[in-house]
Amino acid sequence: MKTLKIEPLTKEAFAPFGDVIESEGRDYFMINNGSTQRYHKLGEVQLDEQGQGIISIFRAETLEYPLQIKMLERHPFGSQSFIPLFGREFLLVVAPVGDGSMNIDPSTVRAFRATGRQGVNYHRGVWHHPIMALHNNDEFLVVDRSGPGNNCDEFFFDESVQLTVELD
Ligand SMILES: NC(=O)N[C@@H](O)C(=O)O
Ligand code: NI
Repeated sequence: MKTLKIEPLTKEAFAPFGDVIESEGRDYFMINNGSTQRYHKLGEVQLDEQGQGIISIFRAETLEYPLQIKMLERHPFGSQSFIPLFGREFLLVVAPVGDGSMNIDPSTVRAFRATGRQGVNYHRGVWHHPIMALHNNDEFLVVDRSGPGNNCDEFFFDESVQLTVELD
């Protein structure tokens, strides 16, 4: 059994998986007659030709920890962003796109903890665990892709692969 180390979420550490949506430490320019700071293009909505960008809210229950990571999913046709609406921390478990096949090397799986002032934008095809709220009925603004085709592949690890996330 391998317990995943939960890393702090930073732009640099998360770069192989997508973008961190935050204002802390980021550049901005002034708009609206100097009344507003615009933290511009913190992430990009990635879509295929037939995709439409949509905005949703996910209200998520907490999961039981320690949690065994049995599966990860990916969205081949578009990115997917999660922005916490109540300013609460949440967890992420991810793996890189890899060679595009339906396979994940367990040694590449990483866990991160997002502060309540950070959101994430998973890039197209990045493997990730479904939303991992740490507070019951937490809500997230979600920007992702709607359109034809199956935009959600699920990969289940072999039972012998025991990846676990536990809260400290
Ligand atoms: N299935 C769905 O819309 N949600 C997942 O993609 C997720 O990442 O939570
Ligand atoms: Ni997803």
